[in-house]
Amino acid sequence: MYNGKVIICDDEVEILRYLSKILSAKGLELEVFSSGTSLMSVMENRGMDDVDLMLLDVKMPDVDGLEILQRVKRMKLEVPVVMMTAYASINSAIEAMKLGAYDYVTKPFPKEKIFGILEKVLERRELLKENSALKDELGIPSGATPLIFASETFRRVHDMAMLVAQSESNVVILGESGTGKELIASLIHNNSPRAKERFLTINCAALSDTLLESQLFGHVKGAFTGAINAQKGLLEAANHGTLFLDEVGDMSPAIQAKLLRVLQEGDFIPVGDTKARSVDIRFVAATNKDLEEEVREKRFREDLFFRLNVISLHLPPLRDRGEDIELLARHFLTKYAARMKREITDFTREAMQLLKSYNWPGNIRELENAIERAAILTRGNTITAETLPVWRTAQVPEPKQNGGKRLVSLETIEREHILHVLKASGNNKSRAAKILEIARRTLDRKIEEYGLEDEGIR
Ligand SMILES: Nc1ncnc2c1ncn2[C@@H]1O[C@H](COP(=O)(O)OP(=O)(O)OP(=O)(O)O)[C@@H](O)[C@H]1O
Repeated sequence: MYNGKVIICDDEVEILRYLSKILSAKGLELEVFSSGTSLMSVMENRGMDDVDLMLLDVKMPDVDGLEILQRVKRMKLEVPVVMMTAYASINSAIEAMKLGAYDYVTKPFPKEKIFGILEKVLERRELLKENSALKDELGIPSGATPLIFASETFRRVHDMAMLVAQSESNVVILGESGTGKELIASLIHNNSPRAKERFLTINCAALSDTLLESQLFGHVKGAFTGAINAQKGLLEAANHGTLFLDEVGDMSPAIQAKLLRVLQEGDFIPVGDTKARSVDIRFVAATNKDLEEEVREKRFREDLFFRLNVISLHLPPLRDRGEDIELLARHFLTKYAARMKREITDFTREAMQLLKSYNWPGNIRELENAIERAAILTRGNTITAETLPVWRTAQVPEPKQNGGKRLVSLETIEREHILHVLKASGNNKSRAAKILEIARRTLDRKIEEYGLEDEGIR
């Protein structure tokens, strides 16, 4: 039994009768129209918010199915539209898909075909509802990035973050790149007593020392060459709010010392100034380094570590939260399909299997990029395995044959070559980057992108 409402519009009474019978037997609420004109007028007057699926005949004497579909799209109605066509008008079905139809069926069709579509549609409706319920639960205004998860592992971190949010303590968030550290930091801020104040972020690894210093502390006019005007720093701008220090493990000793003063004394001196300014800031810092190891190796100040690390949260990598993969993949699909105004609503079983079995070294960011790319490459309304970038690293790629020669993609060759050079240089990444004539950062990115950590490259 299903729970939902379906609109059927067809000028053939036989079809109306057949569909009414099989769908009402499944407990669905139905609204039946025998002409396009009557459906159009209801649509314009009442909207379609309460409807879960529209089944439209392509060919009708007055207003045909394609015109109705176009109107649905122009009115930006969310309802999925499935076209029913006779075999002879298969071209119109293709046209309908281009116009954004959810799917099409060729008459005569078995009832299982319609039930299959219905299941997907209703599942999608549940997912959308679930997402918006999550948003409400987390107090995230729609538009902000919702936090999606189903796993117990992540729920524990989430609950801890919500608890920590209430306190004034500084927090360190640990976790691999792309695991959602910044998202958790903003969750902490949004649920803290400082929620009405600003949440500012700075990436300590992306800036040179001088730039990081002036961005954080600000500078007075003439403090250094090029400082034509005085500039407020982030510390001043984030006063009373939260400052998120991303990649804090990459901060130089000089800046670490200056930051320590802010944490200890509650004040700072802008570059080139003499007068200290007091601030009240909650710090949330993140790193994908092992900060304790950095302290042991004397690369990170112990006193600063203790000041920042009052509470630490560890975000698990995506490969340890298998239950979240499907939910996240569907969430990103909904996001990118909507952004591209495409009706891509599902994954083939093989594609979903592939997503679940890959180990996601780049975590959620990598998954999000993979889904965005697949949505661009997909022609129909279902994501297939071939459109997923992880396809190439999977165990099962079918090499294309051409006259007996094995043809592989350029990416496969690049991956193999990088691996070869890395191994040949004894896993020395700087040397490998020189041999490959690429920047060290580029090499790191490619190692991550191609999942070479799995091949013993660290
Ligand atoms: N649970 C989640 N639900 C939905 N989106 C998520 C979730 N976790 C992460 N994301 C998305 O994944 C991307 C990476 O997340 P984020 O930037 O927070 O990771 P990070 O750990 O701070 O990465 P880095 O260490 O590289 O800075 C973002 O686009 C974020 O919106």
